[in-house]
Parts: sequence; C-alpha cells; structure tokens
Amino acid sequence: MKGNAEVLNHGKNIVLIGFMGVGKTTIGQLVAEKLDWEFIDTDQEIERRHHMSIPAIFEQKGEAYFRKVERELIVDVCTKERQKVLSLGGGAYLQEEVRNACLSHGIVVFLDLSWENWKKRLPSIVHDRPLLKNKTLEEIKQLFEQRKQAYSQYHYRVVTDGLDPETVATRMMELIRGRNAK
Ligand SMILES: Nc1ncnc2c1ncn2[C@@H]1O[C@H](COP(=O)(O)OP(=O)(O)O)[C@@H](O)[C@H]1O
Ligand SMILES: O=C(O)C1=C[C@@H](OP(=O)(O)O)[C@@H](O)[C@H](O)C1
Ligand SMILES: [Mg+2]
Repeated sequence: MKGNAEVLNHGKNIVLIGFMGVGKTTIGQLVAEKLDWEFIDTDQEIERRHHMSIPAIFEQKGEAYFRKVERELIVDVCTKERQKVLSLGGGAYLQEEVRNACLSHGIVVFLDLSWENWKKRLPSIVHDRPLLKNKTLEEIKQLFEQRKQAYSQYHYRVVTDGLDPETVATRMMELIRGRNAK
C-alpha cells in the first residue's frame, strides 16, 4: 500500500473534518502511516509553532486569533502542498475560506459519529477542548447539531459508530480508492 500516491488521488491532500473528538487526529495519523505520507494535525502544528497548548492559546490570545492562525495554516497547506494527510480542528471548517480551500484542492472526508456514541467520549476529551469546558451537556448537544450544516460539504463520509480507529482508517482508504478506480 505504501508509496501509492499516484493511485490514490494523484497525490491530492486528504483532509479530515468533523466535530471535536470524533477521531480526526487519531485516524489521520493512521491513514498517513498507511500511505507513507506526511501527517499534519492543525492543532499540533499551531501548538508547535507557538510553544503553547491550545487551551493556553485560547486563554491568552483569544479564539479570534486562533481562528486566524488556523485558517492561514490550512489555506497554506491546501494550496501549496501535496501528499499530506491533514486533520483539522473541529471548528476550522466553519470558516468559508477553509471550506473552499479544502474542497477545491483536497479530498475532504467527514468523520461522522452519532451523538449517543459521542457523549461517551466527553469525559476523556473535555480537559483540553476549551469550547467544551463549562458547558452543560445540553449546550454541547446544541453545538453538535449546529455544526452539522458546515460538515455537510465533503467528498466522502465515514460513519464511525462502533468502529475502532484501524477499521475507520481502512474504510476511509477503500472509499477513496474506489472513487479513483472509476
Ligand atoms: N474510532 C474510535 N473508537 C474509539 N475511540 C476513538 C476512536 N477514534 C478516536 N478515539 C478516541 O477519541 C478521543 C478523541 O480522538 P481525537 O483523534 O483526538 O479526535 P479529534 O481530533 O477529532 O478531536 C481520543 O481519546 C481517541 O483515542
Ligand atoms: O471544534 C473546535 O472549535 C475546536 C476543536 C479542537 O480540535 P479537535 O476537533 O481536534 O478536538 C481544537 O481545534 C480547538 O479546541 C477548537
Ligand atoms: Mg484533533
């Protein structure tokens, strides 16, 4: 499977989108390993460049600053790079410029998880997601529902309910390959 860039999308970047905690970082890393492509997680890259954690950036520089940096990074990668697997932060795709860059230059894969299964992950992810802190479950559910609209623009959707990360990654690659083979 490795080094199969020309077969898979002619080397177009693969972009993972979806709500916080659905598995973009985990699955993106796995897909990149399988393809032997470079993996870029926008949050990890922003943390690396700032020598700060995402919660610290939100707290000290504000969300507007974070959104600007995130947008610029994604547009840059989408327009200048190839053979990258790019996992976005869950809120990035709400910005029109981000959606346009990803959809026109990359293959966008939406990781979809039901609310019922997502809820079970909340305790393990809440500590480093500033937007989930100090919110009731009902408020988080509203955010989950509101964001569905933005995530509806994609090339492929993978429903991840009941699937372990390895299975999700394999399914995602089969989907993309299938399209390319047509
Ligand atoms: N398919 C899966 N099944 C079970 N747990 C998962 C799955 N994908 C990710 N996780 C777990 O869910 C949490 C959030 O995953 P992460 O990759 O950080 O999501 P995101 O980048 O979308 O916020 C992590 O604890 C991760 O281990
Ligand atoms: O949905 C969001 O607005 C955010 C999602 C996070 O990334 P993950 O989706 O990887 O958790 C991170 O970018 C930040 O906490 C904001
Ligand atoms: Mg992530």
